[in-house]
Amino acid sequence: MNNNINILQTDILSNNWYILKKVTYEYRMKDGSVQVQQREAYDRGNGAAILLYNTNQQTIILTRQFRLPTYINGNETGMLIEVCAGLLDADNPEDCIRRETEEETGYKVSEVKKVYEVYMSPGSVTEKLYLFIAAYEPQMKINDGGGLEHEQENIEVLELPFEKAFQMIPTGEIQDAKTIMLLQYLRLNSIL
Ligand SMILES: Nc1nc2c(ncn2[C@@H]2O[C@H](COP(=O)(O)OP(=O)(O)O[C@H]3O[C@H](CO)[C@@H](O)[C@H](O)[C@@H]3O)[C@@H](O)[C@H]2O)c(=O)[nH]1
Ligand SMILES: [Mg+2]
Repeated sequence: MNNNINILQTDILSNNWYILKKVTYEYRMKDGSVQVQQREAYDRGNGAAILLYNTNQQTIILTRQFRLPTYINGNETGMLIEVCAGLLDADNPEDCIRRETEEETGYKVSEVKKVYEVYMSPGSVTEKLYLFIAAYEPQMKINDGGGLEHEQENIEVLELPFEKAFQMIPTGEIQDAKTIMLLQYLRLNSIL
């Protein structure tokens, strides 16, 4: 609750796949005066993402898929390397990430650890992302992954040496924020 904010009106500008809102609100300034402001917010719910790692092999699991928003903003192929991720839908973050891990990577992991909760684009997108890590072993692989066919997901699963992936940040081959944060988490905490 913030006593300096008073929501006056919420208009739905688009309600197609997700919801684009225009919110009109009063904002009380430090000097006590009140301004009326309007901001748009894209509400696609919250999400979860996970970096799978194997300490014996010094490897990690990433995904590669076409991401339209990056394609229309300068990413020539539109293909993006990312940690496995998905939208929460009705799930809690942990259930969501276990489900997404199975669907997208094919691994059924046992322990998952939440390491961060982050807003990725706080000026325009409502989404909060829950970031996880989990150890994986080759025998945890129960299917090929790749995502759900009826959702038109064509997700490639990548198993990479951690060092190689870490070097792909400065070269620009990895440009996804949640992926960079989780790779750095493993390094900062001496996990790999
Ligand atoms: N038809 C249609 N499908 C859509 C649209 N927007 C998204 N989808 C589909 O909805 C599905 C959502 O898949 P998830 O795996 O649940 O989500 P995600 O797209 O991977 O999102 C994850 O990564 C995002 C990008 O970093 C995160 O923003 C998000 O929180 C989550 O972690 C995908 O198949 C995607 O193509 C749309 O406008 N139209
Ligand atoms: Mg996904």
